[in-house]
Amino acid sequence: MSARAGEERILSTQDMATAPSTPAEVDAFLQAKLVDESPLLARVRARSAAAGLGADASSPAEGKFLALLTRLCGARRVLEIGTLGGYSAAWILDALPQDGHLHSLEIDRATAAVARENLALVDPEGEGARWTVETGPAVKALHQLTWTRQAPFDLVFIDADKASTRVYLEWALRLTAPGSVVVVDQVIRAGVVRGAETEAASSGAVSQAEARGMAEALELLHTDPRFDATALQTVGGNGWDGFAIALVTGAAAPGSVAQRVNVEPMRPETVRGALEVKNLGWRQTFERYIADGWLDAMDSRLDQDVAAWLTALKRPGNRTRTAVAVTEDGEVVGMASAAPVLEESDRLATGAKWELFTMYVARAWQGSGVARRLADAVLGDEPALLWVLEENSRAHAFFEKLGFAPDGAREELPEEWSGAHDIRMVRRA
Ligand SMILES: C[S@@+](CC[C@H](N)C(=O)[O-])C[C@H]1O[C@@H](n2cnc3c(N)ncnc32)[C@H](O)[C@@H]1O
Repeated sequence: MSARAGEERILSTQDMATAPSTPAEVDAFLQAKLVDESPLLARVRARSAAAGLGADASSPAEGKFLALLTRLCGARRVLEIGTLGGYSAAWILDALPQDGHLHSLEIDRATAAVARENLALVDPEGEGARWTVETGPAVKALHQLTWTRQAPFDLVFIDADKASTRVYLEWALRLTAPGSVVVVDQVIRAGVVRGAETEAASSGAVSQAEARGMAEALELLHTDPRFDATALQTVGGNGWDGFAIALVTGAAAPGSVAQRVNVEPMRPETVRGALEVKNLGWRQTFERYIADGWLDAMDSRLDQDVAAWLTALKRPGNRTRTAVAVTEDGEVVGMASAAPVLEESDRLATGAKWELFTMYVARAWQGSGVARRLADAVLGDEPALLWVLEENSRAHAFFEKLGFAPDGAREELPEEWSGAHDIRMVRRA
């Protein structure tokens, strides 16, 4: 036997002698070997536990998983539902880029105060800029988030009252975009998710409402084509549980809102609504790129813009094609316009006849199929081109699905865009 082989045998004997034997011990072992919980994160965990907020918190291995996921998704905007003492939030915050933001929702005021103190340890200057803990019932906050400029979130972590998980998943769909990732914690709950006959449910360890909430959540993840999901079981310091992870696909919902939205040419009565959707779309998409004040100036000229569009629509020989998406209630939720290619050089280089000039869909209808219907209404399947912000990868992915591809042309935008570029995308015959 070689000395090396002997060494290996001795090592494996030692390992076996100290082999961890329970899931909790393996968790501790993995934490020591792999997780690299920083002293700061360990402090957050200890402070949460000291405040009586340790029991329901993520484990260090779960925290590290969330941090890795944040980085794997390249997430900049993260939404957490259920903050507790801020331990999972601290891991996510630690993994976010400098210009990222974590918005975490917590119903309990005293708990949220502990979380704020803890997150201030991780990022002392970041409250409001890189992190926010909002106090109140999550559903109320989620509703308000649809009207702010924070969505779409790249990553959503659902970890609050388990009975409402299905509801939170529905909100996650409204507040994300295709490509976003949604994680739901504690979906297994010692197996109750399979049905009420299991031991944990009959022992009362998990309430019927929680068990039902998780079963409904998994059902939604399975049946709604806007999610593509799986779930993994975990054992460890926090017992037998697991999490579900889902990709937001961009498919239309069953019985979709898109089907209840009428797509029609713009009429005088829908011009204002269309321009409001456009202006909000500009804000949500371009705020980071365009000079301060520019978007405010655009909003303050809304009346003039409405008048100009009304005049243009009536002009004889006007070849602009317009489309608006209007709900049953008459609310405009999307708009698009296309016209014959403006620049001769674009037409010669691409052979396209039509150029897509505007295309905006209100956030709640993004991913519902409305955008595709608008594009079809103004372009059909004709060869076309469009110019789109180089950094707007979501828009690139959407137009690629419609058959457009970048053709290599790139142009610097006017000076108020501080050096940003547009690229040209073309759909050929
Ligand atoms: C499982 S703990 C969160 C653990 C935390 N994410 C972590 O991993 O460290 C669930 C939290 O959700 C909060 N919560 C429960 N119902 C809520 C609601 N309706 N709205 C917002 N937060 C809620 C609870 O107060 C509790 O702090």
